[in-house]
Amino acid sequence: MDPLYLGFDLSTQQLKGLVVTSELKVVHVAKFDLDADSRGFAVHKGVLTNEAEHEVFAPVALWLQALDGVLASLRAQGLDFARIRGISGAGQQHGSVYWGERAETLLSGLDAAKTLQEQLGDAFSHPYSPNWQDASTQKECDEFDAFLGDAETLAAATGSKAHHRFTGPQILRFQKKYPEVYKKTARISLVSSFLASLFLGRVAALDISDVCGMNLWNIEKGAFDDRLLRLAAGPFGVEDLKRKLGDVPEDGGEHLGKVNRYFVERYGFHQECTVITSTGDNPATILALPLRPSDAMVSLGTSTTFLMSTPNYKPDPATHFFNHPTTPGLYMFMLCYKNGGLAREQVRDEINKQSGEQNEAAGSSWAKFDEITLKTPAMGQAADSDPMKMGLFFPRPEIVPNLQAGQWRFTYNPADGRLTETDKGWTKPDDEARAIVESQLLSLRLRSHGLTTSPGAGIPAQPRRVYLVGGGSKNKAIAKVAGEILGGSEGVYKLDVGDNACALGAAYKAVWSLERRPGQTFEDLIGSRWKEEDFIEKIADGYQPAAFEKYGRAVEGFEKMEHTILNEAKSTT
Ligand SMILES: Nc1ncnc2c1ncn2[C@@H]1O[C@H](COP(=O)(O)OP(=O)(O)O)[C@@H](O)[C@H]1O
Ligand SMILES: O=C(CO)[C@@H](O)[C@H](O)COP(=O)(O)O
Repeated sequence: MDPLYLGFDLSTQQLKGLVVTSELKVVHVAKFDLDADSRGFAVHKGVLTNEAEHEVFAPVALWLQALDGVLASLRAQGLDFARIRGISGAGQQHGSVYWGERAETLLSGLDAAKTLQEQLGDAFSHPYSPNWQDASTQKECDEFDAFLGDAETLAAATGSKAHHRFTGPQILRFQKKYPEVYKKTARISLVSSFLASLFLGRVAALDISDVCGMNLWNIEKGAFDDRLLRLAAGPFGVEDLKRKLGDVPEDGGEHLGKVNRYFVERYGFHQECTVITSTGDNPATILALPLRPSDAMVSLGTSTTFLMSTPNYKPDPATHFFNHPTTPGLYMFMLCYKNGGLAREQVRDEINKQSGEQNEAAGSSWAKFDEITLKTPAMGQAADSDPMKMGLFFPRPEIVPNLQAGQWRFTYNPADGRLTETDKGWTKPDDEARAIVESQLLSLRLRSHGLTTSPGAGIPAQPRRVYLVGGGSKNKAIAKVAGEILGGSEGVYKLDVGDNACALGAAYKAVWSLERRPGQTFEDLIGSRWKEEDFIEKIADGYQPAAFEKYGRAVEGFEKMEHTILNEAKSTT
């Protein structure tokens, strides 16, 4: 029987499982919504918060419940688990899972008659995983940035300056806040390797790309940086932390071992089914297609991320570089915003409230938001002589720029460069629909400019194609504005799998890992099987010279606006 490959995506708000054939055709998808489908957890949008300390975290047991839930749905769909030859996964990045001393015994001795949640309660030294939206580690980030000299030096070594959510600063805070628990922690996983560990029946190795989201991995040396481990480990020491983190295989397609007996007995997996390293959700997303270095992906999930695959390692404190998840010599460039989907939803909710949409289904509809976005002129300018309207809308503290939660509205006159903080002339919430979409995309254009090149004589630097993925990729109004702002000489596309790109990338990684010829790259194998006409759809025009130029002027105002807000924030702290 033809083999199948299973990819998982353990993201902020849901766990998804997706099954593909060797020919990359999707044959099953199952989803467990962490809020709606779980029992016994008071989570909101997949997480819990402790506002007083700016902590955001997720209960690990909830993810155990979700995994049994997704596998049960796949079984109900009629999936023949015995055909699955390989399993890989993707996890929300940076989150850490703290295993206790009994973890390996419990993982390897699971009873197929019981759920994972029933049996693994005691496997963890700490019941929660710090989430990527956490903002509790400013002090630790300052220590990380200063430790090697400055933020530039840390970015050069690890691909990123210190960020609240990065696992190194999180481990440092954890170790100081809970020294006794840290001492009793046998191993630390990332969310990705936690998922692989369940399938493997022992704690799985970290992934070569996801490990770059920790501020602990020295990208050029290809090893943990002992200096940064010393900082994170404090009095507990480097060797102890190295043991907790374990080895990191260089090959993103590493076969970790055969599937845990539990899954063979409970779901009917074949005992020869192979578990492959799981990577981060963003690295997995760039594996959802054979991405060329000139293309860009925008993931419109809970976070907004901008992703490119590139041979150039050009670290900068404002951006992120990771090892490419499959291909040595390539890197993943990333921008990440906390205020993505949830921030857009707030404006959508205001608009729906205003128009009297009270029932829940209508309240979460995007129809009005889209209609208003499309009918509002670019930058809110009814005439070219009008000032541009621009703003920042941050219900949560933001990553780039590093700002507290807040809302700021400005007008900008491109003719004389005058920028004024005012909400005069703004019609709220209507003007905010287009403004929030523009604001997120202007920030992407501003920060990705250095990585794009001109696609042809006389055409300004821009991506060749812009691929939209994630929940928001269904939205054609956003796609239209994305084309106007980011360009894209070949247009704006969406993947046929919609918001399942990252689970798809994980499944493709499993196909590549098990079916590659010696030395065959991911791009070569997936490229040769990928059917563009079946897998992607052009949803909006890309480069439009007049719009691109107008938004070029808006980017200048936008950068000025960010500096003004940052300076104000600095002078009040
Ligand atoms: N039609 C739509 N327009 C804009 N955003 C949407 C639309 N449908 C879903 N979304 C957004 O997608 C987000 C979830 O995206 P998804 O990629 O599934 O999440 P995750 O980040 O958990 O992987 C939600 O925050 C929701 O606001
Ligand atoms: O922190 C980051 C990337 O650095 C986030 O992108 C997380 O990886 C969570 O992603 P989603 O749940 O939004 O997909």
